[in-house]
Amino acid sequence: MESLSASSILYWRSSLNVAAADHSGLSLSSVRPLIFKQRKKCTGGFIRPLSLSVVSASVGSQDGSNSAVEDDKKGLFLGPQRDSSGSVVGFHLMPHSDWTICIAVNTCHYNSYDLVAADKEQVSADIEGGEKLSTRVTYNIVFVSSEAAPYSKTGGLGDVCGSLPIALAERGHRVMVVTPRYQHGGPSDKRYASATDTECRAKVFCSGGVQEVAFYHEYRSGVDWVFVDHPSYHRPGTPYGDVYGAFGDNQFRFTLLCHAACEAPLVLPLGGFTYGENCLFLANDWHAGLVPVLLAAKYRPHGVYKDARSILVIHNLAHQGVEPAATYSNLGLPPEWYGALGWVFPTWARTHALDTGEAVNVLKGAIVTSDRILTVSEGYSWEIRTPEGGYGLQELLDSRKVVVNGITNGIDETEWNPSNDENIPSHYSIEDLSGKVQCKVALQKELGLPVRPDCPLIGFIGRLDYQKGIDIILSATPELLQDDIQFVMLGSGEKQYEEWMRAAESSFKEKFRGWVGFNVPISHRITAGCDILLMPSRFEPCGLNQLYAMRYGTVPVVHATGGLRDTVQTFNPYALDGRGEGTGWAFTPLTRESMIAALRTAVATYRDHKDSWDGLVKRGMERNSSWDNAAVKYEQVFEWVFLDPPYVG
Ligand SMILES: Nc1ncnc2c1ncn2[C@@H]1O[C@H](COP(=O)(O)OP(=O)(O)O[C@H]2O[C@H](CO)[C@@H](O)[C@H](O)[C@H]2O)[C@@H](O)[C@H]1O
Repeated sequence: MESLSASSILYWRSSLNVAAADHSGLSLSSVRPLIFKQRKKCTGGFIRPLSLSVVSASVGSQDGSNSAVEDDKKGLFLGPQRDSSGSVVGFHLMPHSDWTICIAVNTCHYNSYDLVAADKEQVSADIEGGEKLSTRVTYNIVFVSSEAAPYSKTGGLGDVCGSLPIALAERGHRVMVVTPRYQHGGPSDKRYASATDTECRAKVFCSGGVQEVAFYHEYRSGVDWVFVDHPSYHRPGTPYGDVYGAFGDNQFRFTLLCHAACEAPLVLPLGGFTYGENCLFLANDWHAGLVPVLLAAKYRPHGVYKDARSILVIHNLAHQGVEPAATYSNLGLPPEWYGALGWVFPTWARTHALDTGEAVNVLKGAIVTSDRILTVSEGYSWEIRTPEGGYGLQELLDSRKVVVNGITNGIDETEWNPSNDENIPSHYSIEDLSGKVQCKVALQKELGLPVRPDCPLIGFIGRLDYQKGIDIILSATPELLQDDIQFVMLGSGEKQYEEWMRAAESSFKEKFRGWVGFNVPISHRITAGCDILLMPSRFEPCGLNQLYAMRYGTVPVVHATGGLRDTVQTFNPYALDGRGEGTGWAFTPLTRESMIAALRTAVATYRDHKDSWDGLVKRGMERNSSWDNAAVKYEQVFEWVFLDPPYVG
């Protein structure tokens, strides 16, 4: 048995940054020594921790109470899960109010050290009148993403990669986001104006030759925003395509991104220091999916990044980066790694008799080689392991289920705040909702709809495609518009749906408006001005618009799937002694009939039960969707990922 004091553990901070935030005036050295049971000695007797955390040590309020509300605010922390003999058999989330201090330490050979529980009384005796001790490891985190708002955004991926890094940086981590420097030849190019050329270049070997990429950099909101520059990112359109469809060289463009992202921590002296090898990569969706493969296949065999870890974050499993098998040689990977990405389409999905169905699937490679996998809601982490939600990858994902977790996205509460949103004409808050009616009137005027503050106004914002259930909206609209309602849609995507929106607008002049295009200020005004937000998504990994809607007092009516089911609670007027509970309606199954029924129930509640409606609005506005909540959960997963050895193939 070996005793270690917290202060001696702090001394071993070889590879990670240890943050000792002391909110209570309690110094770490005043914590009683924490006792560890050593399972197995590290060869050479040298112990090098890969991760360390004092996860939770707090005392209750001064009167000794610890309400559930307080727990909710403080979030959950990682704690040891013990069997009947007291041995640690795993880890689980526990409320902050648990007073136990837990420390998890890895050694160079990944043997774990069990914690002998710290005595609650001893700990509380050490805390003199303070509130809580919060000490944790901070990490060098490298986000890799094809989008990051406000620089680039075509959907929710941009929102998340624009705001989660800031939330993590605020919690003390060193965070870099690596994303392309798109130059579309329009006003959006100005978004990169503050990023300067680092004059650092990297040579990338792929597609049969050497490509040189440049790195631009901006330090903003505590985050290093790193923009990979290459001529293939300079063209009109969106990050992925133009009016003629998806770019034919997207595999090449995002291969470059991944290679560059792996070089960035090694070569960029940001703020004078590189991030170095011991980082944690967060690879978002297939565009960043080669990052974990490169770590395993290109770097670790040469002793580089051997202590780094990678987490694949799945925002949308429907897009996997699948290309013909012959393109494998373009990826800059050793030939023997083909199996990690190799993919064979089922017979029914092949296009002609000679089609062998062989392909490379970048997302599959990421699922195989990443150290952990995260989805953007808990519900979706289960759905991706079913035939309906797995898009062919369900069995592979199921085989890795022990490393799969779901964390529901947060939202940027600075950008989406009805009390100071500069995109909306009147501001309002839960205390004074009068501005919301003014937003509705202004929206009706702006869209040329009859100005009728009493008429239920339903909104939809999103990509016009199969995922978002546009076909259901299309089939239901004629019947829906027989009622006394107004309906506004904002979106772009499939041409057939854009044309249908234009046609519906001329058929239902007094009731329907369809705004074709991608326009962020209008999306804020629709969110604020509508009474109801409709989201009949066929599948929805998380969904952000319902979260924005609730914050703006707009009641969501959603299909009960993925993150929508996790975040929208169906209204129950009888709950809580008639005070009611719920924040909207989550309907199922996804049919025209059940969607119309849910909307009609919502409209009837709006018209005839004002008190119930006000309750729905206020509960939605009170809901905590901050990134802080989610960031705490991300930190748990960061700790877990360093408990296991990295993928080595
Ligand atoms: N025409 C338009 N004009 C202006 N703004 C528009 C717009 N169309 C969409 N947007 C905006 O784009 C974002 C869309 O986010 P979502 O989460 O709803 O979906 P998306 O499918 O892109 O994201 C994927 O990733 C996110 C993030 O993880 C998951 O929440 C989601 O379920 C998953 O499908 C929102 O900010 C929305 O306001």
